[in-house]
Amino acid sequence: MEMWHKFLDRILVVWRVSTCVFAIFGFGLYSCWKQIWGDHDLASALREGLATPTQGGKATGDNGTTGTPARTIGNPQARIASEMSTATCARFCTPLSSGTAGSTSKLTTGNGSGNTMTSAYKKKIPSNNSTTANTANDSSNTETTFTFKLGRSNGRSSSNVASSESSDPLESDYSEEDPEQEQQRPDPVTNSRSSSTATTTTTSSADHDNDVDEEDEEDDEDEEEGNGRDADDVTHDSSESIEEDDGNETDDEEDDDESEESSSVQTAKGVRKYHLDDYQIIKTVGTGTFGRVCLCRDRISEKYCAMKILAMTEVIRLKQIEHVKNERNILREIRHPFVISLEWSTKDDSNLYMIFDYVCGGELFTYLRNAGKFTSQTSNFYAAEIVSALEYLHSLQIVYRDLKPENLLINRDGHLKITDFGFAKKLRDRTWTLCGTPEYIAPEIIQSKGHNKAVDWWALGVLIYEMLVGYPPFYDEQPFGIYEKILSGKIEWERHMDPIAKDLIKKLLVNDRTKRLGNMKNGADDVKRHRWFKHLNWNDVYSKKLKPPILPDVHHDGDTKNFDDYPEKDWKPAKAVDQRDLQYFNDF
Ligand SMILES: Nc1ncnc2c1ncn2[C@@H]1O[C@H](COP(=O)(O)OP(=O)(O)OP(=O)(O)O)[C@@H](O)[C@H]1O
Repeated sequence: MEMWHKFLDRILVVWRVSTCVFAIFGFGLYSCWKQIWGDHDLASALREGLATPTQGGKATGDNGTTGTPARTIGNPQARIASEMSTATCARFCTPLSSGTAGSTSKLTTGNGSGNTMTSAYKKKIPSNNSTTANTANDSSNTETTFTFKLGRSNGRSSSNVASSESSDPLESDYSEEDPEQEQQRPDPVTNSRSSSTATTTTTSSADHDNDVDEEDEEDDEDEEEGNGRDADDVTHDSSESIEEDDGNETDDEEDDDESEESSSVQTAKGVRKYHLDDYQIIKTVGTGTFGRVCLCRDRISEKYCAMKILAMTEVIRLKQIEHVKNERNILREIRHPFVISLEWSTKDDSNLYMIFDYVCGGELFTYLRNAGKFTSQTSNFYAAEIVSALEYLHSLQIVYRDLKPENLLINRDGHLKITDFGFAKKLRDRTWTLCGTPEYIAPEIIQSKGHNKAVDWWALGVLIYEMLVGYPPFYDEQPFGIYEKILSGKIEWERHMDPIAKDLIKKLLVNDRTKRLGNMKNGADDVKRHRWFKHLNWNDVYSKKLKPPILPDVHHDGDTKNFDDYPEKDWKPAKAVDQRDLQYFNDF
């Protein structure tokens, strides 16, 4: 009997111990799960990361949801500070900590202690601030210089990019290689580089400098100089010089004289002499690397416009003089229904000003994040308008180089306007400047092979994927991780993705640009003839005859509800530049 009791006692002890162990283990597992995914499944967690409501404007997506997507954090300074402190590609990741910095900055990126990144799925997103970024590993002090734009997070764990399917080789129904291809310039470093080591590629941006064309030589030299700055410089410098909200008073006699020529513009109604104080500034609707974009009203025509104000000190400090001049010159040359129209540009002794049509529907990015993803039909509509615009730009030898949903504005009529030509360039040959937004950069840019208009077709592939899936095909918390994935050519496909759209994406995301759709001898026609666009009449696309899938919720042409609110008092007057520096902008 006693033996029996002992035996039962032991069983009881074993039972209790194992219950405890299981309880602890189970709790541990549950905590981990919560930490990674919160209370949601993968899809809702991702969506939460993509569309965390914040202050500011609203937009109505094609699923009827409203709210401002996560990227918008009212104060641009705080936003950049976050980006700097996390030191990662910010389009899909968000820092937990923030420091102090200004509206433009050189980023220090790397794996140092400042990097407080956590699971990307839970994040809010910093905005589309373009930044001349120096990526550096805090501990080793290795820096890279290249111009890329920070986007915002949506949250996609790199571990999700798992299964692979490489891009198809071109099928026979498309044209062959573009004969202009592969006229390699000697670049000993680039040539010996392993294509899979994005680190090597990016840490040696100075290598580009020998073999760039004229304009790029300038760009790259500038970037090289930029290496000398450290994060402290940035924090200090970037907290200064944003113009106060009184742009009307910058117009004095001297300016009038200086900008007289550019102030006289031939319009439909004859020659108009423009003045800055023709424009009444109403409200800031966007921020950029060098300043801000304001809604304003033309007192003469009573039309609403968008005024992009760029602080010259910042343009000079960030070595972006050529890019800004490119932007203005290219914008002056182009006119297309799906491209933003530049009405006028001028300068005073502190700022450059560009006046555009005001596009009141806000960014496609907002609608996409609110909707989670778009239907194939919706994506097809926007893709078609972009194809039409790219075909036009490429016909003028202009490569756009910054295609992404943040740069696509929706007009009141529901049609697109491509904005931000800061990286656009008129090509004479290939170009070597490393620029773009990490998730949208083509492999040849990463590999410093020299690039051409093919990079826009690559970016179109990324964009179509992002519209259909809700996040881009190549994602990682670190830019280098993104580059590795781009170079690997591996894409994870959603099970229920439209197979025809998938086929087009695969043909656009071909690493070998000589086999990339759009970049072969038939150019854009190959893209236009793809089955995904089979139902389209391209003249109807151009004439805006297609029915837009989303109509922005706006009450009048000057409505700002689709843009975030920016505290106006944060803007300080930009410092005047001295006469020597002013000369850089003589032809602006
Ligand atoms: N014509 C416009 N109408 C309405 N909003 C506009 C217009 N142009 C720009 N914006 C808003 O201002 C934001 C910044 O504009 P833009 O991207 O041209 O500036 P940027 O200085 O080049 O920015 P970035 O640093 O991201 O390159 C845009 O994302 C958009 O939200």
